[in-house]
Amino acid sequence: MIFDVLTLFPEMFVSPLQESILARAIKQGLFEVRAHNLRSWAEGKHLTTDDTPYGGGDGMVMKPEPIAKAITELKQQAPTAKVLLMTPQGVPFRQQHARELAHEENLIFLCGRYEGFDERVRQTLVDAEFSIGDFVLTGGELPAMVMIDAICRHLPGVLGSSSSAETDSFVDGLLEYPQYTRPAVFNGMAVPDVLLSGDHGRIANWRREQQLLRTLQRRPELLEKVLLTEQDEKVLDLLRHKLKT
Ligand SMILES: CC(C)(C)c1cccc(C(=O)NCC2(NC(=O)c3cccc4nocc34)CCCC2)c1
Repeated sequence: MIFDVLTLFPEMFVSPLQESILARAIKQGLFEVRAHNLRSWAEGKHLTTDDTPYGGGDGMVMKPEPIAKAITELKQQAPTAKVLLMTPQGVPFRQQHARELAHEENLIFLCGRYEGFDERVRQTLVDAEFSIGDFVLTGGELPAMVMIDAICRHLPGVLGSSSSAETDSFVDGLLEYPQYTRPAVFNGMAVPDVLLSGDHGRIANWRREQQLLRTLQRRPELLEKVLLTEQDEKVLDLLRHKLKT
């Protein structure tokens, strides 16, 4: 997989990829991230990439030409590449998108700055638009890095042989159960006995129940999207009843 990123700040894609499993996966050649400065395709004496908005208003808009030139050049090398626009107006990015996008050979991320893109960029050059959340940011670079992180976990070999993105404890769509490690008592707070019992069946049930409880309490809307067993439904009914009392 090759991730190409078109940005005014290519440096932002250096250090996050020099750490941990992402760095190792890159070293192993499992994927590659190539950040390109949009200014390389800009024209004129000042290599302008932005300009004032037609119709007036504050701020600047990213010019369409440098973006179009950059995408055209990158797609000459990779005609099947998908162009993803990072924008607050995009589809909310979800785990399912990460799974699906990991099957692509080449993704081209377009990161916005200023007030965003000239509308003609999204009309002709873009395959999909994604947003990572409803908050105001200074640029689309961190969203692109977030998506790269989420997508590359699904690439073969990135997570190492031990675990895989599909069997992630996080990926059953429920929130995680509480985690504990040594010491057994910390600041007077003990680890739940069940976890010290060695009874793996009981531990698995307790963990599933904690996931259901935590999801019910904090993100009940996630429960609609999760495949629940009969046992899960029974536990949930009990928990709903308990939470009411
Ligand atoms: C209603 C709300 C969502 C709060 C809103 C309304 C209007 C503008 C903005 C805003 O943040 N504009 C600034 C820019 N933002 C993003 O690029 C961006 C932001 C958030 C998630 C993202 N996922 O991908 C790219 C993302 C756009 C151009 C420079 C950065 C946000």
